[in-house]
Amino acid sequence: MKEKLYIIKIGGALIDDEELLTQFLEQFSEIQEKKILVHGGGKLATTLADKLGIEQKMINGRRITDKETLDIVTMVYAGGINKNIVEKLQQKKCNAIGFSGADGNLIKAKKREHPEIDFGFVGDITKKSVNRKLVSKLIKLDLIPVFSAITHDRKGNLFNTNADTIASVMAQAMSEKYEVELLYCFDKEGVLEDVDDPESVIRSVTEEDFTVLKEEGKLHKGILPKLENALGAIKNNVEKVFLIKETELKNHIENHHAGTEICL
Ligand SMILES: Nc1ncnc2c1ncn2[C@@H]1O[C@H](COP(=O)(O)OP(=O)(O)O)[C@@H](O)[C@H]1O
Ligand SMILES: CC(=O)N[C@@H](CCC(=O)OP(=O)(O)O)C(=O)O
Repeated sequence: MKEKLYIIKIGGALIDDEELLTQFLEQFSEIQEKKILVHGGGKLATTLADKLGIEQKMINGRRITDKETLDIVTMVYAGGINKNIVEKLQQKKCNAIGFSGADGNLIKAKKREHPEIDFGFVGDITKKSVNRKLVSKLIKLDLIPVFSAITHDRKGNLFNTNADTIASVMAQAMSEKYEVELLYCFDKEGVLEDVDDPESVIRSVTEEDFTVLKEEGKLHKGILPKLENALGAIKNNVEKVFLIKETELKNHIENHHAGTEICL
């Protein structure tokens, strides 16, 4: 039987809230099984870019990343946010170790090619991009890898890669050896029928449901790439995938159901 591995992704809103982040990391540190944390931080990068007067543009949930923006996101994701999370976990006696995809050649990417749009330094990844041998070794040593949204091509380029995609692809790659449960933790209770009504959680979402919800105009902005990545994971042998509220992590781990389950 395969050993259980949690791959947990956190994003912008949580990272911006020091108290909420500390509470979340306390719940994360209590998980007894093997675990990996993947974080974004898009909101903080946008705030810093605004302060520096560097205009930001998102297309299909991806940030157009020119050289100046790449410098910002590298500092923000692989620098400040990553080290802050690692230190908070160390405080909880959780032996976290922070990485970008360039460290140990852990995640290799290819520049995103698009016929009309130049995304700049945006990297696309597949499950072959993940150095799963090294990731396995790290978790066997009882280290807790913490991944930022920075990848590389081993040809001198760093890339900005959507953190939801990194979590999905990491989960797919690690599913060959582990029974992976992928958890997208965010600021809503799950996928909501009505985004303004926290009681309207949809308990399970399939690809068909996704298409219908999209057509009905019930999904906007960040939830779209999140669901695409979540569906990509469940279709590629990841055992379980959920979208849950950040504050529900402990409840989910103990009771095995909070938020929305992504189903085949
Ligand atoms: N139907 C929906 N259910 C839940 N969230 C939704 C829905 N439609 C739009 N959203 C938005 O998607 C957001 C989550 O995406 P995003 O902000 O990118 O998260 P993160 O930064 O954590 O990756 C929610 O905060 C919410 O505003
Ligand atoms: C290419 C691309 O768009 N990368 C994302 C990476 C950060 C991210 O995914 O942050 P959240 O999870 O907080 O949204 C960005 O720069 O916004």
